[in-house]
Amino acid sequence: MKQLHKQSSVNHRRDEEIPSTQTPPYSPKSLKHPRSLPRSIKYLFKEQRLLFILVGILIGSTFFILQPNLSRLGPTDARSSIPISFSTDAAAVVSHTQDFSGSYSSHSNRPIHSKVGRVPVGIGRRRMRIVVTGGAGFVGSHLVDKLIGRGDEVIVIDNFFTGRKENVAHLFGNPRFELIRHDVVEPILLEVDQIYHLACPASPVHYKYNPVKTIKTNVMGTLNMLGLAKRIGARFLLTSTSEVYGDPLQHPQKETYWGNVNPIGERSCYDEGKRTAETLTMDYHRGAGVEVRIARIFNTYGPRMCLDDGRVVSNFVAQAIRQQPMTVYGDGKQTRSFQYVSDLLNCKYWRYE
Ligand SMILES: O=C(O)[C@H]1O[C@H](OP(=O)(O)OP(=O)(O)OC[C@H]2O[C@@H](n3ccc(=O)[nH]c3=O)[C@H](O)[C@@H]2O)[C@H](O)[C@@H](O)[C@@H]1O
Repeated sequence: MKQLHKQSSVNHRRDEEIPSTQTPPYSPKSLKHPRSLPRSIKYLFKEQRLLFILVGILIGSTFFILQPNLSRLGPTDARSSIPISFSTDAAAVVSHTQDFSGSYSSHSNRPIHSKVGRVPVGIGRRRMRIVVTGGAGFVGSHLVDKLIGRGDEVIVIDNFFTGRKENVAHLFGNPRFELIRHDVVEPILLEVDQIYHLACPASPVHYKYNPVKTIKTNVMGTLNMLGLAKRIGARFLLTSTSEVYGDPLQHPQKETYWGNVNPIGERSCYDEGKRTAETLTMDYHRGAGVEVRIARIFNTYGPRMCLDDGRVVSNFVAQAIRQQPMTVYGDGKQTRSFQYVSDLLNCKYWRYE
C-alpha cells in the first residue's frame, strides 16, 4: 500500500515536470451523426434482415406457447420436493433440509412431491455424481445398483474390510461407475453432488473384531465426509442404525426416543460411534448449513449378505443349509424388526431423489 502511494506521488511529480508546450492540445471527438431514418429502413430491408427477425420472433413465441411451464422451472422447484420426516417399523429417517429462504424445517409430514413444472420433451433430470462410502458392502452395493439404474454417476469408496469387489464386479466397465480403494478414516477430495455415507462394519461380529477401528470409522470417517460435503456443497446422508436406541425401554421406538445406551459396553464402539456420527451430522447441518439426512436402518437381510456375517438371519440360513441346529442366544424372547434389502431401498423417503 505504501509503495503504491509512493509510486503515484512520483508520477504526479513527473507530470508536473513536463512542460506545458509539449502536451498536445485537447480536441474532443467529433459526435457521430445519428443514422437517418430512410438509411436505417434501407439497412433493415437489405439481405432479407427483416425476414430473419420475424422468423426468429415466430419460433421463440411458438416455443413458449407450447411449453408454458418451462419458464417456471427453477432450482427451487426441483429441490422443494424433499421429505422432512418419516418413520416406519423397519427404518426411521430423520431428515433436515434447508430451503432457499434460508430457514430450516423439520418434523412435519409434507407430501413428497410438491408442484414441479412439466419437463419439456428431450430435457431429462440432471445426472448426479454421487459418492457411496462402503458401496462394495451388502446394503451399499444394492444402493449403487439403484443409483446407476436411475442414470447417475457413482463413485464407490471402500476399504474392503467387510465389503467385497464381487458385489460390484458386474458394474466394472460401466462408464458411470468408479471404484476407489480408500479408508474413510483418511480424508479424500472429490467433486460430487451427493454423499451417501455407509462405510462401517454393521454386524456385531465384525464391529467387535476391532472396536477402535469401528469407532474411528464412525467418528473420523463421518467427520471427513461431512467436511467434504461442506466444502463442495454436497448433500449428505448418514446411514445410522437402530442400535442408537441401545437396550430400548420403549417399543416400538419412535425417532424422538433418545435411547438407553451403555457407553462402556462391548457394543459401544458401534452404537456410541453411530450416535456421535449423528451428532456430527446435525452439527454440520446447524453450524455449516449442510443439507443432511439420517437413516436409522434396522436389521436388513438379502442377497450379497455374507454367510459368515454373524447376524441372526444369515446364521439361521447357514445352519439350515448345513442341517445344523439353530443357535438361539439368551432366552430367545428378544425381538427385532427385519426388512428385505430391496424394501429398504425402495423406500424413497431416505434417499435423495
Ligand atoms: O436389528 C438391528 O437394527 C441391528 O441389527 C444388528 O444388531 P443385532 O440386532 O444384534 O443383530 P443380530 O446379530 O442379527 O441379532 C439379532 C438377535 O438375534 C440373536 N441371535 C443372533 C445370532 C444367532 O445366531 N442367534 C441369535 O439368537 C441376537 O442375540 C439378537 O438378540 C446390527 O448390528 C445393526 O447394524 C442393526 O441395526
